[in-house]
Amino acid sequence: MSYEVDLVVPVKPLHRAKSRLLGAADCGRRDPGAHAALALALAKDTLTAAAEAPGVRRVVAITSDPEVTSALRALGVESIPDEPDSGLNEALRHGARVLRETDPLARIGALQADLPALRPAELGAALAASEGRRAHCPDRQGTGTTLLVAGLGGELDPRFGPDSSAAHTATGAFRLLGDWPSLRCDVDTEEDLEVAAALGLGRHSGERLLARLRKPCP
Ligand SMILES: Nc1nc2c(ncn2[C@@H]2O[C@H](COP(=O)(O)OP(=O)(O)OP(=O)(O)O)[C@@H](O)[C@H]2O)c(=O)[nH]1
Ligand SMILES: C=C(OP(=O)(O)O)C(=O)O
Repeated sequence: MSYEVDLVVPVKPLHRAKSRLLGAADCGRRDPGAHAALALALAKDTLTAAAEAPGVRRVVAITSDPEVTSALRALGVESIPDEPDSGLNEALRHGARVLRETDPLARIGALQADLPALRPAELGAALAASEGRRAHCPDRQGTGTTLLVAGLGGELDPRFGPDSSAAHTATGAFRLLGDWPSLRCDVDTEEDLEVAAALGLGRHSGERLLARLRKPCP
């Protein structure tokens, strides 16, 4: 059995995603196209960085949005339809089941799709620090979760949602707390976006937000 991880990454349909960031890409105009493009850019940066991380064998988005599926395919990233369509944890359980059908011994992890500053080396270091055990990485506030990884031979058993770090700890997933700011910086609000921009956004989010970042909103 290998320590390497197959990652499932949930991506909501773009028109429903990142509601707390509505208007962030266009100075409050809240254009749906600009918003969807920003949500997609965040996911593209996350998935491309994850695919390059040491210790990651496979990366699969779980999404029912055809625009996301085709944009990711163009980047060489595979997707699985979110067939349950019953929320985040069901989507992750479904993805984990599908990956385990391909390889019953696969070690499964779940990564949030909104980590646009993610550095592959930081994700790789966190996975290495898990040493094959069930573990999770809290977000920078310490309450949410950006990465959950099953122990060797174990189930993913995802408990994402409010206070998910405590919920994951309660299932035996110990807290991974290294110096990995890009892995801990999930982006839900404009303030998160500024923190991510200071760390260095990936290419897709950076391009999408360049004009905004150069010229702050009046
Ligand atoms: N496939 C799938 N992904 C989901 C679902 N719900 C949430 N996600 C994803 O899970 C992560 C966390 O989701 P949330 O915090 O609930 O939503 P969000 O889109 O990030 O932001 P808000 O709309 O501001 O709450 C994001 O990567 C979402 O795209 C779902 O039902 N299906
Ligand atoms: C769902 C979660 O994250 P967020 O709402 O911050 O995206 C979580 O941290 O479990």
